[in-house]
Amino acid sequence: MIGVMGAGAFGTALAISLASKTDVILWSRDAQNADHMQNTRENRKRLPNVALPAKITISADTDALHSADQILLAVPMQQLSTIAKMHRTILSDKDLIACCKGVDLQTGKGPVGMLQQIFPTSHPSILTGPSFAADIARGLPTALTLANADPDTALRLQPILSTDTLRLYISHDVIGAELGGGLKNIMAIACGATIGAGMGESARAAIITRGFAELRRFALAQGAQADTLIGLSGFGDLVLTCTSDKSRNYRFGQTLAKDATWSSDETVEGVTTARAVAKTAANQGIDMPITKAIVAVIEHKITVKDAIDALLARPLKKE
Ligand SMILES: NC(=O)C1=CN([C@@H]2O[C@H](COP(=O)(O)OP(=O)(O)OC[C@H]3O[C@@H](n4cnc5c(N)ncnc54)[C@H](O)[C@@H]3O)[C@@H](O)[C@H]2O)C=CC1
Ligand SMILES: O=C(CO)COP(=O)(O)O
Repeated sequence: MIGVMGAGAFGTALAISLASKTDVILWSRDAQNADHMQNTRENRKRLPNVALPAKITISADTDALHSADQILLAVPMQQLSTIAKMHRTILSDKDLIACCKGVDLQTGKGPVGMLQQIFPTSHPSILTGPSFAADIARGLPTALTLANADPDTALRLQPILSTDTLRLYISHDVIGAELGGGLKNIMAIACGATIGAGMGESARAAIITRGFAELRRFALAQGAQADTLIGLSGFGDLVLTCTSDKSRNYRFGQTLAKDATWSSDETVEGVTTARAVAKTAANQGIDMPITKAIVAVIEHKITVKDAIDALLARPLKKE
């Protein structure tokens, strides 16, 4: 049995895919929501019109997770430490697989770094890469990276977490996988803002490419391997998220360009990740012009138009 904590879009989609081969407990913090999903067999709020297979039990009772050997944590990055500490006892002897993308604002840690701090003797994994929850839930083909520093754990978990439509590649570069998935959301906001401001697709391609250079510079400085960054969890996810209206980060960027209000309660990881990364970059003297511009726009210090003008006015340089 596999447990999934977080009954949002991603947790529900992963539960649906895994239920094609095993029993799944999908845990929601909200008892009313859990009952509603259990009875209607649908996550109407986050994944409407997709039926929840019979092999999924939705529950708000943490004890239901006792018989799970693996627990996937599909909650927003900034909530990961709270939820892990709150459920420390039940999580302590399980395979933990972080499914969130981002950097913690308080500590600057990624999801695995955060779990390692709370569970010092564990070998947590991260599951990340290009995938929209709606695609996974509908059984469309998806390829993701499962990163774990311990080769034996990665090899053991790969077949357990792969399904006929969810193909997992393993990596031992946890930092690279964490940072590729985290930083692509900043660039997706920038691309949404670029398109939203009417700058066109050529400008977006420039942001994707220069955004990748920025992501790479930051990630290598933290110890990531270059190969990981051009894989699914880096380049793959960057391309998907920077070019699709299905991305919440991309749509959030479009909203910024229109000076409109983001009224949805959907998770937009790039906002806090941009702040966290800008803080570390400033401390380490790493040049992150796109990230800095996004933070300034989010904090209403400059407009999207000002940000684009400032990026264009930077001194000419070698690529
Ligand atoms: N939606 C997608 O297509 C994908 C999402 N992800 C990642 O998955 C993570 C979760 O995102 P989504 O599920 O899409 O967001 P969502 O907004 O649909 O759902 C988040 C869920 O976390 C729960 N939650 C929030 N705070 C909590 C807490 N303190 N304790 C327990 N539960 C809590 C919420 O109730 C909600 O069910 C994010 O880091 C996101 O980047 C990754 C790949 C694809
Ligand atoms: O991570 C994702 C795709 O890989 C989902 O992107 P958003 O969080 O921007 O919706």
